[in-house]
Amino acid sequence: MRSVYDLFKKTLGLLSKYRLPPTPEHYALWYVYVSEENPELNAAVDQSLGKDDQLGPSSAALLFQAHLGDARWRDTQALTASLDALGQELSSTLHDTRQDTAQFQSALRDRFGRLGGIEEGSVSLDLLLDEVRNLVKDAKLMEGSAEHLQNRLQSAEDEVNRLREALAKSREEALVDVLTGLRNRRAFDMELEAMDGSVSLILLDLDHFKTVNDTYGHLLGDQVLKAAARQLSGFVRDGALAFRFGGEEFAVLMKEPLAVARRKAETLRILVSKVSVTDRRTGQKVGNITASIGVAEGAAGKQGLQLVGMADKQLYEAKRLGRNRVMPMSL
Ligand SMILES: Nc1nc2c(ncn2[C@@H]2O[C@H](COP(=O)(O)OP(=O)(O)OP(=O)(O)O)[C@@H](O)[C@H]2O)c(=O)[nH]1
Repeated sequence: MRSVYDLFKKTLGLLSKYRLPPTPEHYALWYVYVSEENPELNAAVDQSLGKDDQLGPSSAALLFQAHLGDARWRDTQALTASLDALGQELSSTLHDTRQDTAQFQSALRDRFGRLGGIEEGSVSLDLLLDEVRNLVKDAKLMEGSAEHLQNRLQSAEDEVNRLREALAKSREEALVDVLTGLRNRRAFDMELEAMDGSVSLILLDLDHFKTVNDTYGHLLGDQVLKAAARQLSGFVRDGALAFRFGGEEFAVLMKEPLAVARRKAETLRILVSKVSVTDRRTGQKVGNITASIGVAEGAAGKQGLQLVGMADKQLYEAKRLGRNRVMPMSL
């Protein structure tokens, strides 16, 4: 058995090898990887590392989301499971009721058959009364069963409606970023997987955002993120979709070729440079916001992860070359 110390050492080794900032997510990702608790995660990480043995923060975040998940999404999954369970219970209730009804029908048939076979004068009144009494008893039983079914159906329907509403709300919340109102990373993953054919991805990361936070405070940093998100929302049209990809990173997905996406990325870079936020308390202005942008074109659907990896690499290339620039992949 590997010691915790061993796992810890390996985790730190991987964090530094792939030059990922030591965030709790990155730490969790590598810890689960070295402890080999989640074979799916290990396979996905290995695939993402690819031939060039690299993994950027965007790919790491994507892997974290996909395999270690977030609480709100787990709530949604739990609600879906409850709805499924309720559906199963309902169908078994209906099945039981069908059986009760069939039994009642066959009992009725028997009794009517017996009554029909009775010839005038050949049977006592007591026997006849007994048969009628039994008929009434069966009918009462059936009535009770029908009433029970109706009650169960009614309460199941109420429960289904309640769960449906909770599910719709939870789904909505699980796909929206609370701070910016843009769709979040989970929504991005789902959208990319649902798309087919070739798509372009613009990955945008605000430059030196830590300095913005350190200089003006986290709250003003949040305002800058919101303002950048507004620029993105205003910018996307013609079916393009904007997302908050994580932290100070945003994504735009579009069904356009690389050349068009590259031009749009340039427009987006200029739009972000116009972001300006004023601190209401001090009157201080935060401006000069710049962004580095990676652009890639590739297959959506199940292979979408590769597209993210390509855009991520271009984004890091843009950072490496001095930031505040667009780096499209070469075709
Ligand atoms: N205010 C605020 N800051 C955030 C949020 N999410 C992430 N950040 C901050 O974004 C900063 C990202 O810092 P780094 O990853 O070091 O990157 P950077 O300073 O932008 O530098 P480069 O990306 O290399 O240009 C960190 O300080 C995070 O705390 C958020 O929701 N609000």
